[in-house]
Amino acid sequence: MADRFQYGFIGCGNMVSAIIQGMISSQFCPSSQIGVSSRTQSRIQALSKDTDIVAVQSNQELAQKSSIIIVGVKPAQYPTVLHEITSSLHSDTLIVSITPSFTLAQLQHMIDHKCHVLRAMPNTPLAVGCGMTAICAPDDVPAEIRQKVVDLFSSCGRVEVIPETLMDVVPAASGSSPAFFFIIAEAMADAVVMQGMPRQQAYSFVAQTMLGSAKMILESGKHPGQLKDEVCSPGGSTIAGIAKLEEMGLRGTIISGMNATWEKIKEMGKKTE
Ligand SMILES: NC(=O)C1=CN([C@@H]2O[C@H](COP(=O)(O)OP(=O)(O)OC[C@H]3O[C@@H](n4cnc5c(N)ncnc54)[C@H](O)[C@@H]3O)[C@@H](O)[C@H]2O)C=CC1
Ligand SMILES: O=C(O)[C@@H]1CCC=N1
Repeated sequence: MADRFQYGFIGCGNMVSAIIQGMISSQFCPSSQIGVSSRTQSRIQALSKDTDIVAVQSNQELAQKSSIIIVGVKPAQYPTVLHEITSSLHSDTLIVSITPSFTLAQLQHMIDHKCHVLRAMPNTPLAVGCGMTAICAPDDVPAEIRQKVVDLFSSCGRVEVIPETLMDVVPAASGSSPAFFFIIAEAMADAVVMQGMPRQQAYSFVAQTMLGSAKMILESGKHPGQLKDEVCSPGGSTIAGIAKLEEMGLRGTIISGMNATWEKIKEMGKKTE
């Protein structure tokens, strides 16, 4: 195991690039311990420009040479890629699936039960060390191997180990929801630009306020409703804005969007049963 890459990635798109950027920034492990194979090379070249990350020529070679393999291809590619690497897996290899589409049982079936499999659901803010990752692992994954995955994702943000029954919920909570927050930030900045602030300054004000509000929820121990109340003066400007947002159905709209994400995940899971 010692002469293999500690972490091997298959695919190097948006999510894998975010994970590797987070690992490099936190100096989690020597970059020479990270191997990557991908159909497209541009992202690997960008990541390896100032590091010792190793571009591996094929998925099979990557599988042969890695202790922990993070599969970062789109769900449609999972069966093909896992089938392709099965004969190269060692019995002590760990496969980490980061797609919401397949259960542990389905993944194990795809690799003919050749090695351990664990599921993780990260998000792109791992790139800046502020990610959120859910992990679920079957009991037969040895504790020290599971810990290596927890340590990897912890180097780029928070990690929670959860039961597999909750994994369908995580995309709406944290995997997909960065996209929702980006849209909200964009819309808020548009309004501020409309009101006269230069655009870059608007992004800075809005993003810093999102960050600070999130920290208050995480660190104050107060209910979000109480934190909201503390901003609203009687007869003031904030409550006037909130009244308009409620009139336009803000909460219902958000809940519907979150539920649409959840429904889609369940639909994708059923298709692959
Ligand atoms: N983008 C996100 O925010 C998140 C994505 N995920 C999951 O991560 C996985 C990847 O998603 P993205 O990074 O967004 O996709 P992407 O399309 O940006 O990246 C996919 C990568 O896989 C490579 N690839 C495709 N077929 C391949 C093959 N046969 N062999 C080797 N490489 C191959 C592509 O060249 C590309 O580099 C998906 O399963 C997705 O569900 C999970 C959480 C968040
Ligand atoms: O939409 C997607 O395919 C992935 C799953 C979680 C976030 N993005």
